[in-house]
Amino acid sequence: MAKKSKKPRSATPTKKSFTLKLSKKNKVILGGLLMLLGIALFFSFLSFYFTWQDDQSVLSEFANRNEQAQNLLNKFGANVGHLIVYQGFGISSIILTFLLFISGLHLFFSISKKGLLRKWIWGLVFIIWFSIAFGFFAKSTPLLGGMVGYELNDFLQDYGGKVGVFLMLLFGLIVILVRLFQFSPDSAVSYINKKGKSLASELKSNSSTKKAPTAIKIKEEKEEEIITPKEEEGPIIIDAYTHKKDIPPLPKEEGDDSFQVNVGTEEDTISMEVEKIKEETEETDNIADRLVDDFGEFDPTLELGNYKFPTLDLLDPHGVTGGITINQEELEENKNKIVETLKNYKIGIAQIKATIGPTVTLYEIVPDAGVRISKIKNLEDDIALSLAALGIRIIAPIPGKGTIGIEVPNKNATIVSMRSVIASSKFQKAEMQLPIAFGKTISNETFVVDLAKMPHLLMAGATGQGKSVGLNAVLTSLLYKKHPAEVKFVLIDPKKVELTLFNKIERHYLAKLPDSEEAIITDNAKVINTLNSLCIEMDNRYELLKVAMVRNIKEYNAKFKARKLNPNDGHMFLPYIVLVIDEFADLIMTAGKEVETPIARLAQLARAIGIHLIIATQRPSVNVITGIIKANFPARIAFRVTSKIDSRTILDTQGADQLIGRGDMLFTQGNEVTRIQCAFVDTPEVAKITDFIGSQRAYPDAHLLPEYVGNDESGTSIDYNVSERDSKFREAAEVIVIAQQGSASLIQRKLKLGYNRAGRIIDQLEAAGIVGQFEGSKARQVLVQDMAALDQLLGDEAQ
Ligand SMILES: Nc1ncnc2c1ncn2[C@@H]1O[C@H](COP(=O)(O)OP(=O)(O)OP(=O)(O)O)[C@@H](O)[C@H]1O
Repeated sequence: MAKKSKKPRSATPTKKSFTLKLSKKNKVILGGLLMLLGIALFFSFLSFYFTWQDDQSVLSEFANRNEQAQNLLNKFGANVGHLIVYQGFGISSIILTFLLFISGLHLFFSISKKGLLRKWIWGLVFIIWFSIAFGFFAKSTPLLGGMVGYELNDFLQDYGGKVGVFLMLLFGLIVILVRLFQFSPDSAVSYINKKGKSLASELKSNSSTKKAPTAIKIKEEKEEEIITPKEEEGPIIIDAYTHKKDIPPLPKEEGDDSFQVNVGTEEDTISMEVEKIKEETEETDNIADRLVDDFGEFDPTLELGNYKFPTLDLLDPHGVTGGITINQEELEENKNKIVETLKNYKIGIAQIKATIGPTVTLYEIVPDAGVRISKIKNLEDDIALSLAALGIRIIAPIPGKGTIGIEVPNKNATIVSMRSVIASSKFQKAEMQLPIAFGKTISNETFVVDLAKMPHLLMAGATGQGKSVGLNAVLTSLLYKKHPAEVKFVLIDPKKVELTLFNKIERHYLAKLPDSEEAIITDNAKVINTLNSLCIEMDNRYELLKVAMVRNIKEYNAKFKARKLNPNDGHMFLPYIVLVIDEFADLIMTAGKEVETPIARLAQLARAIGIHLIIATQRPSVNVITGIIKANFPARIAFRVTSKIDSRTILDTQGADQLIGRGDMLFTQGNEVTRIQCAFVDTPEVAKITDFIGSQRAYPDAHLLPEYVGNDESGTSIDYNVSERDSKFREAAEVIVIAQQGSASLIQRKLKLGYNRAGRIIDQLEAAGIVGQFEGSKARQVLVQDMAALDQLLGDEAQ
């Protein structure tokens, strides 16, 4: 086992160093060079044996062009032969030429280098063993063992004597036989036995056909030697059996455990089957290795290989060139106000520190010893009033710091431009799957998070507080960092105006339903189909992950890139899918459960397969952000909201009501709440970016989502053939008629069906005139009053 686990480890680094350093062309060149060098050395070594005496005088005359050597490779051959054969390993040096040739062959034809190291090790072992052996047995002809063989012999004999060296050589031979040729004493014995037996039987059969009586006699003598005297009585009969063939003794041997087991184990140790299995697994590895060797790793970006990422100059610095300008007077004034206000409430301050952010400055206070934090907390409103400024937020205490924070808005807020956050090295160097630069924190640090880790994001804020800018910041971040092959957006924009600019990059970055014309979905009824289609995509992706035996999209794509998944088996590189819904409240109002169910499903399950949801809403009330939605959106952003209740609904804490708007936001991914100034990206900037991308070569179409046959949103009745009805059609009709409620989710629940199937059945029920047309969030009208009417209707149909 230990040996097995070592193997790949030793193989991987050598393989990597080859693949990393050499391109395919260089491999061919180097391979050719090694092969030719091997051939050259082979001939020079060989001819060295015939010419070395003549060439002795030339050795010191290498630079002299007038001197010529007899060696096939002239002076080069004479010198190399002298160095490696004479002064080196003698005749076994020829093995070296083979090793060079084989290495060249591996490189030239890009054959996997797995066995190469082994060949080199054994080759070198052979060279040394033969060199010593020749040095030992043919001391008088030093050219056979070379100087190394001669000197090593001398050295070893000084310590171990002739007998010692002989035994060492013997041991070396045993090691070679056992390790390299899988030799074992058992196999030797059985081999000899088999040979002996077959030889004997051949002899017997030959002679019996000619002279039967003598053969019997010979057998008799043998039996007497081996078999016990009991059988002496009828030796001829026994002989007649044993004589026929050697098979009859076999049943006897079956009883004889030791012999049987011996034979079995011998064949197992040869283990042809085991070796075959190994070869099979290695072969699949080799194919992937070879594919990677030949073509490199799969590059999903290759189809749009010339794609250029948007440049930084498309973004506007918004007049901000340097950092934040600090107004010393303002700082001093605020500090004095804070100290005074707290003094009025008899709270002494031991220490105060200011951190200046783009929109707010954080004053960190360490109160005098003995002051209760709860006292300061209770005074929150009074302090805010005394400071007479909008948007004051008191954090008592600052988690993990033990100080009290008072955030006071700056008189002149600095705009955080998208350009500055995109250009920040934090974002540029971010090794994330879906990096998003939201803006800057209160300490003026660029705030970068990975959407893939969130894994879904809920955004809320009153109208005009910066939600749409925030969504644009998210999309822009991804556009600047991810290739069209790596991420796709599904954009839902009920307001119809916010995301329209992204239409220009439809064939690069957007995903849509196969039959829809517009990639950006503005029609609420179409949203349901899209969401359900995403659910199908999710199920399909899980199936692919299952087959590939990986746990998430990252591992899957890595495996696919390493060419370990065959595209012929349906595998493909999976882009991340980011679903953006700009006005969720509107959607919930019109479609209700039909939207909530697939969203909840996606939110619960889609993280591993790379579908991430970003949901924005103006109205963060509990009937929009329901418990099930909230539970699955741990990452939340709150822009300014109008009430403490709304703040609680989004963040589970107050604070969002005290923000100052214009991109001032709170972000939480669990417990900690971070105040961030959202990066500002204006519509003309987005237009420039989408123009820049849109003008480049694109895919033939937007990324197509799986087809979803759902409710017919236009309300036109569908003509379903009676014979094509679902097998559960009758049952579903009964459920609907009994409950007098025409909804797909009811069928889903009662009959335990998937959403898609239930949707299809509803369509069939509509076609059959059992339920009415689709009416948005309301359940469909049931047109059949009771079971009797249903029986009659279906009975009529059958006739
Ligand atoms: N990060 C920001 N920095 C500076 N100003 C901002 C920022 N975000 C938004 N604003 C200002 O606020 C205005 C409204 O922003 P935005 O359109 O994003 O609001 P909204 O929340 O989407 O509103 P609605 O819900 O009505 O669409 C912008 O036009 C801009 O002037």
